[in-house]
Amino acid sequence: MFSDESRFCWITGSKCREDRENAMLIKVVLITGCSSGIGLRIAVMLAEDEKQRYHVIATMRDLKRKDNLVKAAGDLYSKTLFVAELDVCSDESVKQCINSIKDRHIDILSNNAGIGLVGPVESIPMDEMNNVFETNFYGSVRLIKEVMPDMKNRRAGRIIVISSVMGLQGVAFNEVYAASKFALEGFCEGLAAQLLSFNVTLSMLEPGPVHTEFELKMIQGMKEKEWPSVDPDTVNYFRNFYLPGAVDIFEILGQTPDHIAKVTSNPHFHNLTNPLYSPILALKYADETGCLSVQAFYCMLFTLRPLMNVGMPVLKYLTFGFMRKWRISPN
Ligand SMILES: NC(=O)C1=CN([C@@H]2O[C@H](COP(=O)(O)OP(=O)(O)OC[C@H]3O[C@@H](n4cnc5c(N)ncnc54)[C@H](OP(=O)(O)O)[C@@H]3O)[C@@H](O)[C@H]2O)C=CC1
Ligand SMILES: CC1=C(/C=C/C(C)=C/C=C/C(C)=C/C=O)C(C)(C)CCC1
Repeated sequence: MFSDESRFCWITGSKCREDRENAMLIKVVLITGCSSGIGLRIAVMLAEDEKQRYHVIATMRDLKRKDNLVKAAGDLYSKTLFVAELDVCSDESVKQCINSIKDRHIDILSNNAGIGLVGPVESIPMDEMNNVFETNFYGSVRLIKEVMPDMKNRRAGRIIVISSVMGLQGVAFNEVYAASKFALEGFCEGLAAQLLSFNVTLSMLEPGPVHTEFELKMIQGMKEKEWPSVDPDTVNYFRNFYLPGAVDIFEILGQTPDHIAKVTSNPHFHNLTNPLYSPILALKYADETGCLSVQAFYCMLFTLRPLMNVGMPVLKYLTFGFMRKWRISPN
């Protein structure tokens, strides 16, 4: 009881003593990648909790980028929301941040920091690929390794990982990003079962496109970019099939970061935040050879893409069409 109370006072930085009952209910939440997008919205949503149940440690690798978060938090900044530096790619930075928290006590860890990478694989330098794995996969693993022993010890805790629908289904020209999220899915699937026996729950969110800076970084500049080491057919597929497709997909399926943040408040193990993606995923599990899924993606990218902006019912119709062709029951 006492340690809970002092932890609470340390985190608020306030000298006032909250009543013990209140202190017991306060949950310390650490979120990575809060300078923008989904991380920023999760942080603000928890800080705004009416019952003030959360002390949010919103972390980012570069504190110079904190202005948007501070502005969005308004009066809650330094009350229920605190900003700290944390680079998920650095052992030292992660340790320093977590060691600065009283008793290293974190009730909820939200692994959100991540980067995208698109383009023809043959044009991507290995160090860029490494950076994606270092951030998206090892970044989350680094945080989990650091907080998990304390959570296991206390027999309490919650870990939330922002994966991606691309952690369940690969998408052309996003191979390395998808691979980093697939790695995360495999890692978490193994760990989740182990952690249950310690009363620690692990959940993954698998959003499809979300309107954040991620979208801008992914699409902006890609049209004009030169690909000197790539054959002309591949450049043509990327520029004239994939890129317009990605723009359509963001337009048709894009969700807001608020939508994703809300899902984190009561997550299952898997959380496909956009139900419109279910038919695409259903293809993958409907046919154990995997050919159906690959063929369907091929057709969607190269021949049927213009139909997709008619709306999602078309995508569902196509999915079931493919299943019928392969004589697979949707149930
Ligand atoms: N937007 C989308 O369509 C989707 C996104 N996701 C996932 O959601 C998560 C959040 O992305 P989103 O909000 O959309 O994108 P944003 O680009 O808006 O946010 C990404 C955040 O991650 C941070 N970050 C990047 N590298 C590091 C690092 N080494 N250490 C700490 N923080 C880092 C960025 O910080 P900085 O400002 O310093 O770059 C930024 O705060 C990612 O894991 C992404 O893969 C999943 C599905 C869809
Ligand atoms: C579904 C689909 C496409 C694009 C999907 C995209 C672009 C998804 C983006 C998801 C994101 C951004 C996830 C982040 O983690 C194509 C290839 C255009 C055509 C085939 C069907």
